[in-house]
Amino acid sequence: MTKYSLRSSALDILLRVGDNGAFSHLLIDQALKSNKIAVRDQALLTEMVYGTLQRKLSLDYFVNHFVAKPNKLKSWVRWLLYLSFYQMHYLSKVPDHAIIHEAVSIANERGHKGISSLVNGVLRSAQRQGFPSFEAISDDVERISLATSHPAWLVDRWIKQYGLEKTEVICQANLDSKPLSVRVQPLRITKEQAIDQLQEEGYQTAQSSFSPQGLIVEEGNILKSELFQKDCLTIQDQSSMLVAEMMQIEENQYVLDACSAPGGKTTHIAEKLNNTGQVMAYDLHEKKVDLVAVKAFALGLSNIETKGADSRELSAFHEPNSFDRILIDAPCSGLGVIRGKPDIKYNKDEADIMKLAKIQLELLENISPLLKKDGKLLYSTCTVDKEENERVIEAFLQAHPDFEIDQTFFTELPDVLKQAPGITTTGLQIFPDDYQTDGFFLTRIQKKG
Ligand SMILES: C[S@@+](CC[C@H](N)C(=O)[O-])C[C@H]1O[C@@H](n2cnc3c(N)ncnc32)[C@H](O)[C@@H]1O
Repeated sequence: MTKYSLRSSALDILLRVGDNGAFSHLLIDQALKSNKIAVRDQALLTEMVYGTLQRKLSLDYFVNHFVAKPNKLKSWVRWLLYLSFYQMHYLSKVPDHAIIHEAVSIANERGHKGISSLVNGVLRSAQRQGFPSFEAISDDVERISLATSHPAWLVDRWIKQYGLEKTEVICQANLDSKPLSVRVQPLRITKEQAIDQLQEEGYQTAQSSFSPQGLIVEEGNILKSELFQKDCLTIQDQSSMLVAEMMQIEENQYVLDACSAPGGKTTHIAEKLNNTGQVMAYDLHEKKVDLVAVKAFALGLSNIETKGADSRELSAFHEPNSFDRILIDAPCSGLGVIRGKPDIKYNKDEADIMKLAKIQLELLENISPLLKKDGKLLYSTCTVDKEENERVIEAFLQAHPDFEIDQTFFTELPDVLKQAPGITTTGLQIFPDDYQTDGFFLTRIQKKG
C-alpha cells in the first residue's frame, strides 16, 4: 500500500469519526483487521488518526490562522488540513514536502483544481511561516483549551474543581501515550512464569504496583505473544485492575457486578475467587452482556452468570442482604480515559455529567439494599469529575445514614497509592498524570455497625 492511500484511509476514518460520531478505536480496529493496511503502516495509521483527533482543537486553531475563510471549507478539506498539520507540527517522521505532496494529491483526487491549490497554498504558508504559538493567549482557559485540545467548558470545570496547575498537567498527560498493561490469568499461569515466558519471546515487562496480577508492557506488541493468544493475559489498565483488588474478594463469596460489560472487572473478580463462589454479572444491554460471557469462556471461568437487566431494578431478582460483595462500576462520562479514546472529550458536555450523576445515585440507592450486613460495596468510575464521584457518594451517604465509608479501604491501598494526590475522605481519585494510568475514582462503603 502506498503512503498516499494510507493517508486517504486515515482521512476516511477521521471523517467517519468526526462527522458521523463513529468510535475511533472501533474503526481503527476494523481497518487493521481488514488486511488492507500494510503491517509496516499500521502503527503510523493509528498514530495519525489518534493524533489528529487528540489535537483537533489545536489543529482547528491553525486552520483558522492560515485559511482566510475557514467557515467555507468543506468538511473533508478541513479534516485533510488537520491531518496534514498534525503530521507537520507534531510528528517528525515525514518531511513537510512529502506531507504537502500527498495532501495535494488527495485534494486533486477528491475535489477540483481550486481545492488542491487552496490546500497547497495553506500548507506551504504554514511551512514557510511556522505555526502560531499558544503561549501568547492570555486567558488561561482558552490557552489550555487550545494548546491541549480540550473543550473550554471542561478546562474551566477542572480548574474550578482541581486548580489551574493540576488541570494543565491533566490536559497535557491526556496527550501522551501510556504504557499498555496486562492482567495475568492466575488459574492458567503464575505471574513469574508469565514474565519468564514473555522475556523468552522478546517482551520487556515490569510488575504493576497496583495489582499483583498486573504487568506493564515496556516493549513489544503483546497482542502477538503466545500467552495473549492462549488467553493467559487480558489487556487491562492498571487503575481498572485496582478495582477488583480493593474488593476484599475471598473464595466462595457471592458477588454482584451490576454494570459488568465488557467484563474486564467481572473476570478479574472471578479469577480472584479462584473460580469458586459466583459472580452475578448484569448489564443494561443484553448484547453487551454476551461479551462478558464470551470473555469468561475464553478465560476458562465457570463461576460467572450473566444477565441483561437495568440494575436499578435488581430487587425484583434478588432478596435484600444477599451479596457478600457488590461492584458498581458505574456508567460515567469517561473523562479519565481520554488518552485512549479522544472522541470522549468532544462528545460529552456538562448536561451529560448531570444526567450520569443522577443514574449513578439511582444505582447506589437501588443496589445497596442487596448488600449483606457485613458486606462491602465498591463504587468506581473511569472519570475525573467530582459531580460523578465524590458528590454522588456524599449524596448517597447523606440520604443513607446506615452506610459509611469503609476506612480500611485507605489502609489497604497499595503502598504507591497511600499518598496519592487524589485521596479525600470520600475515596481515591486517580488522575491520568499521577501514575501514567487511566483516571479512575474508587471508594468502598459498608453498612454501619
Ligand atoms: C464503565 S462500564 C462497565 C465496565 C465493566 N465493569 C468492565 O470492567 O469491563 C459501565 C456499564 O454500565 C452499563 N449500564 C449503564 N446503565 C446501566 C443500568 N441502569 N443497569 C445496568 N448496567 C448499566 C453500560 O452498558 C456499561 O456497559
